[in-house]
Amino acid sequence: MKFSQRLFEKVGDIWEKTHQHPFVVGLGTGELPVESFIRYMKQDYVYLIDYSKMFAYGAVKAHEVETMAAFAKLLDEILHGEMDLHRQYAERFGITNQELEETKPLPNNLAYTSYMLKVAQNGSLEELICALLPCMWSYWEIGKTLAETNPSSKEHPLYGDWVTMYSSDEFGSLSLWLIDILDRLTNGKPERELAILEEHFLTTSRFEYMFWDMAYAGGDWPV
Ligand SMILES: Cc1ncc(C[n+]2csc(CCO)c2C)c(N)n1
Repeated sequence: MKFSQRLFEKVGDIWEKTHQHPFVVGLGTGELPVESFIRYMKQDYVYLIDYSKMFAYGAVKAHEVETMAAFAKLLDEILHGEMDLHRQYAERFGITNQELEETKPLPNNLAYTSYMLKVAQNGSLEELICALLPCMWSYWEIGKTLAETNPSSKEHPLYGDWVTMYSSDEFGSLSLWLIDILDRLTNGKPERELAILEEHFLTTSRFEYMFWDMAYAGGDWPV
């Protein structure tokens, strides 16, 4: 079995619960409260600033020039492509770029990015990929499912652009590219090392779920 298949099976229940999360369901039906979406956009913007650095670390840790170049390209695409979606949404809500950038991360957000960056700084390329992959792969699964189960969700006046971006084939091919690298790097690795990689994938899959919870309901510091 390919290692990516093992990972997919490991987090099956978590990703299934993600598809049923009221935030995700609300994106599809269009019934998501706007205040939750605004909180999501602002939190996600600062998340993406840290997340994009994972690709800078990826370029440092890559073993081949081609992989370095792909990581560098992705870093640029997140900063100028994906974050543009957020800036455009923010403009519609009258939120300035400065306000977006100054968003204070809520505890779950901070814990999630801190964990990923710790793995990127201290771990191998395989560990880095396992920590960042649920972000990419789970969004592709969500985008595809939303576009299939609610075909009109792409036309929704507010959430349509979000569904269109994340259900695109481009996002699918990004996930497939990383999955392929991971499967090659893990081929023949001892179980002891695979277990560590699996743990990173499980942890960030859980953080992804918690991010939806936080976006939906808030979740500020208790004191
Ligand atoms: C919390 C959170 N998790 C995943 C994504 C999705 N995402 C972030 S970067 C990237 C790949 C390259 O652009 C994808 C799919 C997000 N926006 N926010």
